[in-house]
Amino acid sequence: MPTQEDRPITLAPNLSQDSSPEESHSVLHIWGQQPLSGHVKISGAKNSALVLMAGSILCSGTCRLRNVPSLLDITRIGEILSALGVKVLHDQEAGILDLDASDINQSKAPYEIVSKLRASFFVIGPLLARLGVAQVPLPGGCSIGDRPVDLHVKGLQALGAEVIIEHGVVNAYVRGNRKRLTGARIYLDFPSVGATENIMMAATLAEGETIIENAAQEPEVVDLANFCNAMGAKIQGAGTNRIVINGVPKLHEIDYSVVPDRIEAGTFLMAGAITRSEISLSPVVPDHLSAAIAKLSEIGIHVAIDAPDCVRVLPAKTFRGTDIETLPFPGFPTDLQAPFMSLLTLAEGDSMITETLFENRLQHVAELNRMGADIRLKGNIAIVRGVPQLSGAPVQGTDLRASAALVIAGLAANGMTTVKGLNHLDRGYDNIEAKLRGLGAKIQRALDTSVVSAPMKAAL
Ligand SMILES: CC(=O)N[C@H]1[C@@H](OP(=O)(O)OP(=O)(O)OC[C@H]2O[C@@H](n3ccc(=O)[nH]c3=O)[C@H](O)[C@@H]2O)O[C@H](CO)[C@@H](O)[C@@H]1O
Ligand SMILES: C=C(OP(=O)(O)O)C(=O)O
Repeated sequence: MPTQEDRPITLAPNLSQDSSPEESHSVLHIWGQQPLSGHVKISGAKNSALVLMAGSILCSGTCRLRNVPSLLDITRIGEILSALGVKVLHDQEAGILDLDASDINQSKAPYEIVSKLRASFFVIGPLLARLGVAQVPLPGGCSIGDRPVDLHVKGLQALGAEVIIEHGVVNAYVRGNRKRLTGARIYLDFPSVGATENIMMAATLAEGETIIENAAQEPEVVDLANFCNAMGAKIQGAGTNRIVINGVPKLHEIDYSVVPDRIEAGTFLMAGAITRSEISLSPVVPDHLSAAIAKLSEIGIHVAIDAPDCVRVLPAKTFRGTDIETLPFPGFPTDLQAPFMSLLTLAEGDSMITETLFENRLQHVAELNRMGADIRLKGNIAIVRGVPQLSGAPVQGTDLRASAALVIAGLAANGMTTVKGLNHLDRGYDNIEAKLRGLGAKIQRALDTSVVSAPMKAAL
């Protein structure tokens, strides 16, 4: 009888990149319980690269971005920028994007793309600042909660924009002939990452001083401020809860490298920990991983900082359960909640995970239970009772980090796990299977035979 490893699998190219984003034609097969070892290169941060791309609208010349990850979301924001009149040149292999917004001539972002990702709404602030007018449909993205844009809108209104939301489109324009926003003091009811970024970008070209109180302190906000300042903006205090922006009339060209992805790095730390392996990661900014490293250390998994840009997770035979609560930075990131939960399913003892940011971000629980985990849900709290082993199963990734969590669980499970829903995974992880394979994982992308049509199979 053939073993699971011997079973024939139809290999698939990375189809999610060019197929319908609503459904992926491929799945990942993972044969678990393989020890990992070696080094993995961490890509540029998705959530930084996306907002920097939107920020390029502020510049009257060309922005060169380096260390840009190769992701579906990057392609989509590129398409939105092109539709607005930005010249987009992308060398995916080199991770270099040239964005020339000198002749930007459209203020209307296309619904078909905006509806697919949250980050698309980041264009509204820069468009308003640059053109004095913007029409951006309400954004899409991971179905992890309601995700309103009220804080973005209130901030733009405070800067002098008229905003009308009609037929699912946010229409904004600056009153008066000069079409220039005016600095203001803005208090955010919640330190929203996106609202802080949108308001900060809009304020860079506004007249006078803007102060954002209770601002988000995430590293991606700091990266955006550094990027804008390098183009001649005057932003102070990014990384604290009070950001002060003094508007300037114009921003100039720039060559800028995107900060490393702390969420990708955290995901690989979990991959090392769950397989009881030693792996090192670089480049990273260890300070951006403080909460994850602290929680790993609390459960008995040591992470060594080998160099200012390199960390290494050390193998631990056993680890304990713990409690985590997701919080804005520097608290434990919601984007690592799902991968950390996978790890805790195999801990000795119980854990309590409280998701405070997004009301629908525990959809991986049912799928992890399918793999033999023992997790009970009470509202936004997951009670995880550690089990000795997970067993491979077919599972469905419902959002980006949920999909990553299932990959992590599959690496440790007994037998084969098949993860569906790669349209989510491919939005945010740059070639995850090649990176894991490089560490020794047995993982293969294959055709999802339940989705692919006969003519398509023939064409492949
Ligand atoms: C593209 C990007 O950078 N995505 C990240 C960004 O999303 P995003 O910028 O959407 O996240 P926010 O920080 O804005 O959201 C945090 C909370 O604020 C609420 N809220 C937000 C805006 C608003 O106008 N009104 C409102 O009520 C949201 O519903 C949520 O409950 O930060 C999240 C929190 O770290 C991460 O999980 C996402 O990966
Ligand atoms: C939720 C995420 O992305 P987005 O905000 O683009 O949906 C994420 O990166 O985990």
